[in-house]
Amino acid sequence: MVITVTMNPAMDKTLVLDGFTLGEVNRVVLGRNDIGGKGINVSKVLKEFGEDSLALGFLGGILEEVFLKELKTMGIGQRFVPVKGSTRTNIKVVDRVKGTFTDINEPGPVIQEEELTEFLRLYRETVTSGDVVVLSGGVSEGIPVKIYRLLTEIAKEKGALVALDAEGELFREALEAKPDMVKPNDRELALYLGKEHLTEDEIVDAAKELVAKGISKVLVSRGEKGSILATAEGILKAEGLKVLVKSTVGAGDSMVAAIIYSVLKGYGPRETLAMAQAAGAAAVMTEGTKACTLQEVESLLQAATEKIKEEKR
Ligand SMILES: Nc1ncnc2c1ncn2[C@@H]1O[C@H](COP(=O)(O)OP(=O)(O)OP(=O)(O)O)[C@@H](O)[C@H]1O
Ligand SMILES: O=P(O)(O)OC[C@@]1(O)O[C@H](CO)[C@@H](O)[C@@H]1O
Repeated sequence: MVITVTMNPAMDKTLVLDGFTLGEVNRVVLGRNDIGGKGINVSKVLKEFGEDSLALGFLGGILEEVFLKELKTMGIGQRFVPVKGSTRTNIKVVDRVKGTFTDINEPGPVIQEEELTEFLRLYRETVTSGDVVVLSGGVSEGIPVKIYRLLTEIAKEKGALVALDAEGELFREALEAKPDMVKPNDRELALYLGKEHLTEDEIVDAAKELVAKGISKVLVSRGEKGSILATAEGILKAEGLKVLVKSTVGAGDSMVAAIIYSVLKGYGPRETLAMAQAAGAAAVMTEGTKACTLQEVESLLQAATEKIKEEKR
């Protein structure tokens, strides 16, 4: 079973405008609401790919019921811990004239000690040998920065695989427990290395180092520039696909879903990277935080495959 963890889910409210001006009254041309948060997005994309998953995390307030209803409609299993605080709403502003994508993310509910204890009990009870656990996204107040490290350790003790998509101290700490797969973007990897920006060669070197540490798949996403996959078999670089971008939200999550799908299908590195790259491109072509479909991804696979090169350095 695939288990996705979303510690801080969000209702993503996408507002599309033709020109957004600060300090003025702005009129929305198109709007949509999608249940989100990185782990939930991975579950949504996996469902589109025909793969079931179980979503775990925290939900509270008036949005709790909305999330549970939506997950049920989508056919995604869930075991969320109810919390006293309220699940957040994140605003995503798309300016079609300037071509900008702006995220305004709320902090989310403060998690009480007993709520975290209940989550850990549920997590320990749920994860079993052979599972693939996805730990993805930020956490709200009340959750220790070592949380993904602990969840990785528990999953590995039980014989499950772990995929991690987190940033800052959450990422740094979790690396100590050696997750099986990680998907930082180039900015997150730079932050980890204490740098402002990384050249392509520096990304390759850093990814190789993580593989040498025992992380079997390191996928570094680079937005429109594409991505780089490091495994024990070497380095593959994928150039980005030129597509019409409607929303960049959830592009990274679609890549994570593609990695998990590739693990389930037993794909090698080249097929995995093509799938991830096609999924990222399909995601940005999709409105708001709506999940891309397998058909949309497959229609981009050939082009994605042609843009993959092996690093010979
Ligand atoms: N402007 C773009 N044009 C084409 N493809 C894109 C663009 N932006 C992102 N992608 C695709 O999506 C993938 C993931 O993008 P990115 O590196 O921005 O992930 P991320 O920062 O983790 O995203 P998020 O956190 O918003 O989910 C890229 O590797 C690429 O395949
Ligand atoms: O605050 P976090 O957890 O870092 O990011 C949350 C978020 O921006 O990530 C998803 C897209 O990847 C959205 O659904 C959600 O709003």
